[in-house]
Amino acid sequence: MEKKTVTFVAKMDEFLQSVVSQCHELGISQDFHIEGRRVDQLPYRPIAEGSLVVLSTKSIYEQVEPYLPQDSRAIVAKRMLPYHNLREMLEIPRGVKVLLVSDTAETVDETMRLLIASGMDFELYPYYPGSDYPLDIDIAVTPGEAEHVPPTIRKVVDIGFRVIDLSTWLEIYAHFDNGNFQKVTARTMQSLIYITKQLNNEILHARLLQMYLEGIVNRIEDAVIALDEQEVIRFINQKAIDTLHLHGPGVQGEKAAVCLPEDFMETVRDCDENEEVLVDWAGRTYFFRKMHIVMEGRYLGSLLLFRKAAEIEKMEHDYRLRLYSKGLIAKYSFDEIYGKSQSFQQVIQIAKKIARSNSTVLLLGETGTGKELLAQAIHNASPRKREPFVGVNFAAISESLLESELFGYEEGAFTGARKGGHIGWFELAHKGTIFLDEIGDASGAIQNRLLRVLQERQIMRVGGNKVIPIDIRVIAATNQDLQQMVKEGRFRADLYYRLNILPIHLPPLRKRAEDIPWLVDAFIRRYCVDLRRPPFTLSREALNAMQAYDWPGNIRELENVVEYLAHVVEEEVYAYHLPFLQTAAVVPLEADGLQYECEEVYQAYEKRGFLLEMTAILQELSTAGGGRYALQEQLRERGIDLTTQQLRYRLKMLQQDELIRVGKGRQGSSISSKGEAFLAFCK
Ligand SMILES: Nc1ncnc2c1ncn2[C@@H]1O[C@H](COP(=O)(O)OP(=O)(O)OP(=O)(O)O)[C@@H](O)[C@H]1O
Repeated sequence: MEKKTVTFVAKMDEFLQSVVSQCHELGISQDFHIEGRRVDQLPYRPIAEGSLVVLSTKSIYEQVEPYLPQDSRAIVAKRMLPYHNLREMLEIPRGVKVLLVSDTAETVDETMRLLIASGMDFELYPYYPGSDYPLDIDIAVTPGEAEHVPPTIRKVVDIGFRVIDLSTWLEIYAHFDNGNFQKVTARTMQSLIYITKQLNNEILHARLLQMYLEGIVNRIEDAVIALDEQEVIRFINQKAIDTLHLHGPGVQGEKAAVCLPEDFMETVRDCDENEEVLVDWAGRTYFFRKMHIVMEGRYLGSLLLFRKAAEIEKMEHDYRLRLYSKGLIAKYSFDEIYGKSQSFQQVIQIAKKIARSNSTVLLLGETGTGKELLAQAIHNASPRKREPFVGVNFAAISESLLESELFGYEEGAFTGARKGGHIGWFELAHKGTIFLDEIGDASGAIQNRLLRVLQERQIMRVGGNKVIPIDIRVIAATNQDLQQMVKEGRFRADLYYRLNILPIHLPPLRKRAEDIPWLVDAFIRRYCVDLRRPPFTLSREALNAMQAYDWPGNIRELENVVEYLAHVVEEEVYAYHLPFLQTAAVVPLEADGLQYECEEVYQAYEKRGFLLEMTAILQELSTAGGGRYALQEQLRERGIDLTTQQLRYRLKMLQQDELIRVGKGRQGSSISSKGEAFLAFCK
């Protein structure tokens, strides 16, 4: 049986080519003889008699009508999107302005309706040659009409020619009342359903993905804004809207410069990629970070992350509190290490530089020179400052416990091992710093294990067989001469070299006596605040004695002395107050400045015949104190009759000799510690 003819007529070859391939794809060319004609070919390539004519669009009907054979019928094809470039189309961000380009107003209109019907929710603007369009559009979508895309457009998504849809095929079959109708319909349907399902899945998938992403980004604590390369806001989360007091998500799709605060935009432009800066906007401080979004080497825009500094500080505070409760915190920073001498300042400068590196540090110095303090400051100035600081003192823990404490143990590793095992100090220090104090006291067995940890940066728990990698910075300290110990075979040479990468020598206090006044002052302030008492000062003799002393316990000893003085001294410290002079008698009594001074004052008063009166005044003040008139009265009772003028003169002398303090106004006078010492001397 001769096949029925279907003639497709269009303006462009491309439509005819796409129809032919669709006919093959759907098996339609097996049932019909398919012909194609361009409108301009009709005068010399006539349409076959009895053929069904299918027009690509209604607008060509008038041009085609004169060439229609008598018995032929013409129908207009209904079209659908081919979705060849579906992926590319889905990659266009939601809410972006898109120019829809085709050859005529009619095809633009049809394609537009098809796009909207399939759920593509771009902001579509129609364009066909000769029409106007907004100039701020960068992306165009076209159904196979790329040649009409205006030159200002940067990106073109060609979705291909619209194909003929199911209802048109049905109409064709119905026209010829073809017996294969059922079969072909089923085949066509199958193919169309497949395409539609694919499309739905893609759209659904993209939507879900977008929803997930929005959900996640809205839940994160940072404010997030994504800008494209034109600084158009592509995404903004709720936190950013709240932080910048914006009106709502409506700013999405808007130019950032128009709707974001000016000072914010200045930061965006000034900030380098991946740089974290502290900025002030509207009287508040924020942490701000900018990252570039680059995909397959192409710059797509930038991601802005920011947050109130106060929030971060609170978070850090909470975190540190948690670490603190576990005792894994370094309290001290460089600001709390006192010392102005050149030798000490050099140490601090080196330590500050070393803090930034990740290398092992060895702190060497006598006891009490501040090795632990410095280790903590180094940790707190290092990139690991937010991670744990774990201190291990090799002299303070028994050998039997040390191994399991350092490396942890597995359940059942030994009798008494805790159920579930136990995490060791090395594991606790992961990501942070471990401070190995008094390393010179580590036994040979422990030295062996330490060496392995330092070499391999991994540990194995006692009784375990699993290797646990650890990322730690090691700071070791000792007051022993490790080099000598190596020579004597008491310390492993290879461990010594592993530790002695960045050695820091802390000078003993006696070698930086010029720091003493300064340290004393700092400690006085600290303890007076702690004890809620007024500050006190040091007499010249007391300070001299302190600087002459050799401080075997170094700063720890000095700190202890000041703490003691803060408890026992009122206003001024005299040499005889100093505990190390009293107990060790390091400075002979004759050389004691106070003793000598008392002697001098005693002789001067005696020479002038004041001695009796002066000691009486001091005795009265040591028991009662008080105003001048009361004092005059008390002295009179003792048989010492002084005029007001005489008493005033004597009080002035006593004050000059630092034996009494004269209060302001009616407060009266009181005996000083030196005055007490003088009384004791007289006795
Ligand atoms: N430069 C300093 N400024 C302020 N305080 C200091 C300084 N050096 C040490 N200290 C104080 O002295 C005491 C001892 O310091 P630290 O424990 O760090 O010394 P150490 O060298 O580790 O001693 P040891 O070898 O006995 O363990 C601490 O209370 C510390 O606060």
